[in-house]
This record gives sequence, C-alpha cells and structure tokens, in this order.
Amino acid sequence: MDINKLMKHVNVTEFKNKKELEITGLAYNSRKVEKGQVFVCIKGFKVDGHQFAGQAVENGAVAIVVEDFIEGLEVPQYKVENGRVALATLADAYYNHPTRKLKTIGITATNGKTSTSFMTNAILENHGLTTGLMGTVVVKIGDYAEPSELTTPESLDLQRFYAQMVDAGVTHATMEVSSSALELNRVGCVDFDIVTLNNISREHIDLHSSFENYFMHKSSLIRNAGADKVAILNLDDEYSASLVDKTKATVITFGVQDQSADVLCKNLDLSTGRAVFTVDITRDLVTPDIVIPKQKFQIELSTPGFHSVYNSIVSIVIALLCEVPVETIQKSLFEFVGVERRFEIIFEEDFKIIDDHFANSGNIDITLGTLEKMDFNRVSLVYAIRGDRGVTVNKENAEAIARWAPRLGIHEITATLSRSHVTQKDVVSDAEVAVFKEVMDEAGIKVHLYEELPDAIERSLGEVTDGDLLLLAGCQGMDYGAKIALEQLETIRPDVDKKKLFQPLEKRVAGNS
Ligand SMILES: CC(=O)N[C@H]1[C@@H](OP(=O)(O)OP(=O)(O)OC[C@H]2O[C@@H](n3ccc(=O)[nH]c3=O)[C@H](O)[C@@H]2O)O[C@H](CO)[C@@H](O)[C@@H]1O[C@H](C)C(=O)N[C@@H](C)C(=O)N[C@H](CCC(=O)O)C(=O)O
Repeated sequence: MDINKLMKHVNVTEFKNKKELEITGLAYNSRKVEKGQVFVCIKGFKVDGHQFAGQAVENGAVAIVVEDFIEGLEVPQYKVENGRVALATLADAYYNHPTRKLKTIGITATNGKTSTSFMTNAILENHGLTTGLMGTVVVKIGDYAEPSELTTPESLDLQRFYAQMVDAGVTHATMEVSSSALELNRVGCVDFDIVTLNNISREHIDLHSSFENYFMHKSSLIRNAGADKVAILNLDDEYSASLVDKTKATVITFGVQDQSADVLCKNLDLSTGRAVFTVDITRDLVTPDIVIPKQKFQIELSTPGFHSVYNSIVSIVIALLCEVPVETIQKSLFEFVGVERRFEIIFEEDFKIIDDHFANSGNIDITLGTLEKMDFNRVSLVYAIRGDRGVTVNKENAEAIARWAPRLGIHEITATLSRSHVTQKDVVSDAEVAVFKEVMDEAGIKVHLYEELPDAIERSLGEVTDGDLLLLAGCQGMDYGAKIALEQLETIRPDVDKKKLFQPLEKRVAGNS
C-alpha cells in the first residue's frame, strides 16, 4: 500500500523526509516489526514507544508515526497528535474498514461480557451463520480459534482479526469490549452495529483512577453509537438506564424488575438451577434495519443464575436483531452449557461443585444472589484472597461475602492465597490478607486460612455431604483450583465418570451443538 495514501486517513500535522513508499503493514511494538512496515510510536504507561523507533527501523520499519520528531532517523516521519488514536485509524484504513463489511456487535458490562458474547455467538452459529468472536477466552474466526491475550486486542490486532474474518466469510462478529480498550482507543474506528451495556460495578478502578472515569469510558461505547445503530440497555441497572437518552442509536431496553422496559422477563423460576422464564416484547421494536414484532415466548436456560437471565436477554435481543427465529434461540439457550469459571457447574451428582471467577463485589453479589435462589443443604466456600487488586478491592469483596453470608447460612470460610497464573507464586500481600480477616471477624465468620489451595480444597471436600454445594471462588478454574478439586474428587469418589467433568473449550466456542 502507498504510505501517503494511507496517511491521508489521519491528521498529519507535520512531516519529515517524506517520500513515495510501498509499505507492507503497521506495527506498534519494535520487537515485532517486519520488513517494510510503518512503526507507530505510542507513549505508554510504562515506556515511551519513541525510544524504540531506532530499533524498529533496524528491524525493518520504513517509516514512523510520531508525536514528537526523532532526531537522527532518516526514514519518513509523520507527526500526529496521538499515537494510539492514529494507530486505530491507520489500522482500520490499512485493512480496508473490515467492520463496515460485518454485522459488528460490541458487548460491554462489568460482569457477564464473556458469557453474553459466547451465548450470542452460540445462537448465531446455530442459525447457520459464519461467526467471529473476540474476548477474554478466545479469538474465533469462522472455524479457527486461538486463546486470546487481552479481552479486547490492541487496535491493530483487532482490525487484523476483523479483516481475517471478512476473508473467512464471517458475517457476524461479536466482541467483548473492555473499559481499558475504550479508554485506550483500541476500538476507535470499529463500526459497531449493535452495542450493549448490561451492568456496571466497581472494577479496574486502579486502571481508571475513579469510578466516574471508569463509567465515562465504559459508557462511551453507547454514547458514541450513531443514529443508524442499536443500543441495548438494562433498566434494572441504574448506570445502564442512565444512558437511554445519551445516545443517537435506537435504544431497546430490557428489565427483569423494571416493568416499563421494551423487553421483559416474566414468571422467572430459578429454583432448579436452570432459569425458566417468559420473554415479553411489549411493543413492536422499530430499528433502522428491521422491526421486531410484539410477542411472548418461553426460554429455558441451562446456565444457572439470575445473572445468566440478564445475559441471555441481551443475547436474545441481539439474535432477534440478526433475524434469528425464536425456535433457534430457544434451542440454543437450552443447549448452551456456559463459559468456564462463570458459575460453572463442574460436578453435579449428590452434591454440586461450582467454579466462579468471583472477580469483584458486583460479581460476588450476582453469584451469591444466584445461590440464594437455589435449593441446597449447605454452602461450603473456598475463597482465594485476591493478590492483584489491592486492599480496597479485597475489602469490598470481603464485605460483599459478609453481606450474603447470613442469608446463605455461611458461618465459616476456607480461605487461601491466590497465586500468579504464570509462576504459581503467591501474589497476595499481608495487608490484603489482613483486610479480609478483619471484615470476616467483624461479621462473626470464622476463617480457616491455608497457604496452599489444595489444602483448602481438601478440607472443604472432606466436609461436603449430600445436597451440599461447594463453591470455588476465585480459584483459577481448570488452570488450578477446579482441576485440583476434580482430581481430589476422583480419589474420594472413584465411581465418577471423568468425561462428564471436563468441557473442552472448542465445544463451548462451537455453541455446544
Ligand atoms: C494497562 C494497559 O492496558 N496497558 C496496555 C498498554 O501498555 P503500556 O501503555 O504500558 O505500554 P508500554 O509497555 O508502556 O509500551 C508503550 C509502547 O512501546 C512499545 N514498546 C515497548 C517496549 C519495546 O521494547 N518496544 C516497543 O515498541 C509498546 O509496544 C507500546 O506500543 O498498551 C499496550 C500496547 O497496546 C498493551 O499491550 C497494554 O496492555 C497490557 C498488556 C495489559 O495487561 N492490559 C490489561 C490491563 C487490559 O487491557 N485488560 C483489559 C481487560 C480489563 C478491562 O476490563 O478493562 C483487556 O481488554 O484485556
């Protein structure tokens, strides 16, 4: 591609050493530059990408995009106001605006982004569509899937994935949109057709400096949606509801509690762990592309919990906007087994083991609120104190547990220290442990603290009896806690069919069909 044609897409304030050049691509990491690419310098949180421009040129970069000119480099330099913004715009242009060729769906929330995007993808696939999916767990392009590095990739990477989707014949692409991605302009130039914000609670305040800042970035997905787009908002969540009149997009509202919404959930029964409810579309929903007629239908969800109901309604509305028949939606949601570590039932015979990421107080409220609505004898909680979120978040998490404990009959907790995913070393500070213990003490909850997770699980598993429920809270799933629990279970219960316990990722990605 001709570099000067590409550069017309961004506001170049000044340039140096300009010349005619054919380029082979873009890069933002000097270590990954390939011959003939343009290196875009990003001023990061840790380092300034300008420092690595020389290395980028040595590695083959033929031009650079800068915020400040760099002395001593002979390659063409294009000065822009903001490197990250320029990267997103250039990437979109370089890949020929792939999201304009896709039905592009952007899903944000504090909790439930992954589950909602997997559910949505499952329904769209069951309708016979060729789909793409990007999020915390996986990047899926048609039949190809790879584990993801970030929830929402850097702009250059995500535009490349979208372009690959177009090439692979994908028509519908669902993406989880993180607050970091919105703040750092990774989704700049993504032409979302359908956007949704399901719920907001405190998370990543460390990254965004304040809750107001976090909400400002999160909500930009909705606020920036154009008049020809659709925004799906939850009237039961005050922050989502506050956006109804803050967007040019056509708004579709939903609610379980707020009965003034366009899409209602009625006659909800959660007692068995499955959610059964009626979807009531209270009026004809007129959108720029289609009209969803007023109607009612029954849904039976395999994934348990109140939070799943909210997630599923988002997916149902998206599917209806994509013209999926109600029968396909019903069948897909009945068959959908869920996503790893999102209230994942990993064992279900005479007692249940549930694995949950328990990431923040909002997520804890949802998980424990779901348990409250289920029938069980006793809950045993194995909680991994979080080591990567600081004292404030650990205190909020502990307070959320303490709030629910009396309603769930929890008088004691088996706690352990969370460990680094990669090194399996403790990442929990003494202050984080202390704040957890302090809150539990005040609430009169006894803490059995173990340095090692296997010991904590062994204690809890040894105590469960028929009708009980063992909750692995923040124990890192099949990578760690859930795997240990299932291994220990095999020794205690050799009769268990091992195949029943593991759900391979491909099966989840493929919509469980
Ligand atoms: C906090 C955060 O989001 N950081 C992102 C940010 O990093 P940074 O600003 O610290 O980058 P930096 O290390 O200072 O480097 C600046 C520039 O110099 C370049 N560089 C650096 C070193 C070198 O040798 N050569 C070189 O060219 C880097 O490639 C970069 O372009 O920009 C980088 C490049 O785009 C991202 O990879 C990085 O994500 C890191 C890996 C990360 O962990 N991000 C997490 C917090 C994140 O984004 N999570 C969200 C989910 C959480 C949520 O819901 O918000 C997600 O979407 O995954």
